[in-house]
Amino acid sequence: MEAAAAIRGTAAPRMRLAGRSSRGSGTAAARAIPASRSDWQTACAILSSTNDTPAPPAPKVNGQNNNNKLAAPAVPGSEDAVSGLDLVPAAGAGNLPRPLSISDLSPAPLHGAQLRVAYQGVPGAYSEAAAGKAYPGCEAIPCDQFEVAFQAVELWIADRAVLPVENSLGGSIHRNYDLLLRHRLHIVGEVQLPVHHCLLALPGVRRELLARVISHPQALAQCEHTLTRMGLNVAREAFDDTAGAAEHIAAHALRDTAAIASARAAELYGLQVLADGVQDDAGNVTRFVMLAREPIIPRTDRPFKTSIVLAHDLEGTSVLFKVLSAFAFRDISLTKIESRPHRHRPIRLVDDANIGTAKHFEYMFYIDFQASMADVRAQNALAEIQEFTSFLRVLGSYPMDMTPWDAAPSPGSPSASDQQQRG
Ligand SMILES: O=C(O)C(=O)C[C@]1(C(=O)O)C=C[C@@H](O)C=C1
Repeated sequence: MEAAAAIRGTAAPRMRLAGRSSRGSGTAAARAIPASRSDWQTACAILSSTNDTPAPPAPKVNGQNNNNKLAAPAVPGSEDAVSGLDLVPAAGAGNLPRPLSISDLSPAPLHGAQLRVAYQGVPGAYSEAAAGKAYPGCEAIPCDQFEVAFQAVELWIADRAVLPVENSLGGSIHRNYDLLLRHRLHIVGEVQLPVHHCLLALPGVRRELLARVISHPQALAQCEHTLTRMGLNVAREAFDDTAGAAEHIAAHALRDTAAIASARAAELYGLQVLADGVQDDAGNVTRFVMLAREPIIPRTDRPFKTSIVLAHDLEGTSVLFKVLSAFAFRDISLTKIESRPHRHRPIRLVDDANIGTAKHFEYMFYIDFQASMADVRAQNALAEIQEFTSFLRVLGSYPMDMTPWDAAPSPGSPSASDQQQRG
């Protein structure tokens, strides 16, 4: 990832945990993203309170102009509190803050009609395409890490996040499973995106000149056999995202390096397509989840999926068996089960008389099942499971993506979310 770090601050502006965004003016995301989390929270408050009217004159504190600092509130009854009346600019009641209304609190976007959707990567990444499939016409906001996309929604900088959770060839994207648990966002939908990879290089570069191939680790894994079959037994290097790898080649005029990325990334960064469709399987699909601050109301009039995560204190495999049977007895199909190490209690010590002390790993289990939380079968299954688990959380109950895999949404066609329910 060193190379990825090297491009930070170059061509592609993204949201970062630290650093500044240089997005074009005119959008809230365009404004500076400050250096620390607390600065960012302040900026977020500023973003949500700014409007297009000119800024009011800087308030005076104790008769002094206070141009760059947020003033600490005056202590009631103190001299400051009296002179603090001065804080309200005398002229123009139009400059006074507007009280929050019900519409500000609704799940609809605060920033006008366009939904702002955070994704990890730079323009041309598959995640950007997934954001567009989930929310056609949205403003896609690039973020340099998954964690930043979560925070952008939590801090109201974005309205939604669209993040990959699994790929048909590469398997689960574990980082996002862990982040789903660490953050309080809700899964409100899913999109499945066919991933069609290209081998990209600078114009005029021939395959024989290549010394390395760079891309997102998932993309490298998805193309491993094809690259070997093509005789490209050169070094592979991991990058933050596929389009970022393409951008890096263009920005540094690297003639010995190719990237695995989308045809759109080739267009955006002026690269040529050396080979088209280099994924090991034509049916290469990545599943993304759509995240929001509020859950959607589950329904039963269309196919729904529910994602849960659980942990238990008991020994042995019998708990997992009971969990699975709670679904099986109600004829509820599971679509996914994933285990991750328990962060707070990774190891269990088991004292076995005369044999010694055994150490078992402790796990969190992530389960997706095919039913809505509005379905009484799902409610009963979870009520039963709750009896023998120490922790149970519903990550979301949301419409399944039923669009055919080869159907990329065309302008005006119903999207995954429009077809089902706007999440
Ligand atoms: O790098 C990108 O373009 C991404 O959107 C990320 C990502 C992933 O995380 O799996 C998404 C889809 C593909 O499976 C390859 C990479």
